[in-house]
Amino acid sequence: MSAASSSSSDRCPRRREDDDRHRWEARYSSLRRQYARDGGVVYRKSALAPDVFEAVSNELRSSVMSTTTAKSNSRMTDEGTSTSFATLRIGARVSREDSPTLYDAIGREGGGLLRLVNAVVAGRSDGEDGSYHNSMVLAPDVRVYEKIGAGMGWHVDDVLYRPEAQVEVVLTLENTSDCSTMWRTPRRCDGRSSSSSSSGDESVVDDGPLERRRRRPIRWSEELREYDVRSVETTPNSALILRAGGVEHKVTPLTSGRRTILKMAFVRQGSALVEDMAVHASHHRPDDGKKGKDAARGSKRRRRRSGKSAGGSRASRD
Ligand SMILES: O=C(O)CCC(=O)C(=O)O
Ligand SMILES: [Fe+2]
Repeated sequence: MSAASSSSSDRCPRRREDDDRHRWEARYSSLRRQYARDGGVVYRKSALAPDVFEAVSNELRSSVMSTTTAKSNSRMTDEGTSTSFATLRIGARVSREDSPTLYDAIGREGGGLLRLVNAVVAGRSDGEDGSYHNSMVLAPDVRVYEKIGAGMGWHVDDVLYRPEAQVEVVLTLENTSDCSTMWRTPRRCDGRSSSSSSSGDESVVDDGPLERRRRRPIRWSEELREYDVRSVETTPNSALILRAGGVEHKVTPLTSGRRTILKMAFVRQGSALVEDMAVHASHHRPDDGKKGKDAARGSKRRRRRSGKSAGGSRASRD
């Protein structure tokens, strides 16, 4: 019987493709389970193939981040501290010309970020119906935490698309900082953790007890009673995948070093832009140059008016 099945697979390229896809999806099944269990968040080391990551980093270094310090780079602009949950962070849009390899990785079916998102979130990697796609991908931005105090308070990313919220991806480019990215989920009433830190997957975050890792005196006791709090100092080429509108997360204020990330988002097939989010989303259209700046100004005005999101939870498309 095995001889018969292997010979039909050998003869049928379509079947080999299916086998390959199933193997690939199986590799990500534990991340997929973790994403579902933790309410739409997962952290993955080695998101891109090393050569792809290297190429993206080099392209960005010679374009968007072309000066030695982000501070003196004219393309990097401050994210308004009064209107954003990011504090003292600077950023710039990445166009296709800046990094063709990145745009390829966003869209490529064979091993890129789109495939990772589809395997983890949609449970399949082939771009078929019901998966995430790149035709509406929100443009990647470079964001730099470099100034002392740069960070983000607890927030939930804005939902821009419905019925399925977009999936945000934070790809770390470099990190010599002492920033920790944290996320928290409310503890269940029985006091048991809603998520386990020992699933056996090497990419699962478990950086040890927060008390031990803490560098500054912050009172955690209450927070740890009410929430499962996870924390990680993100490594280069890691991806934090987050469903917008889902889990609260933050970045602790920088006291040394520098952390540079790429932020982008993927939209599920069949989902549409939430009407009053149009201005906000247009800020993130790929390759939009001047349009992006105008839209960003509109976005700031909108956020100044709206303040906190419904339900009291801070929302952000930062
Ligand atoms: O820098 C990070 O790790 C998270 C960034 C973030 O949450 C955001 O930009 O909304
Ligand atoms: Fe966020």
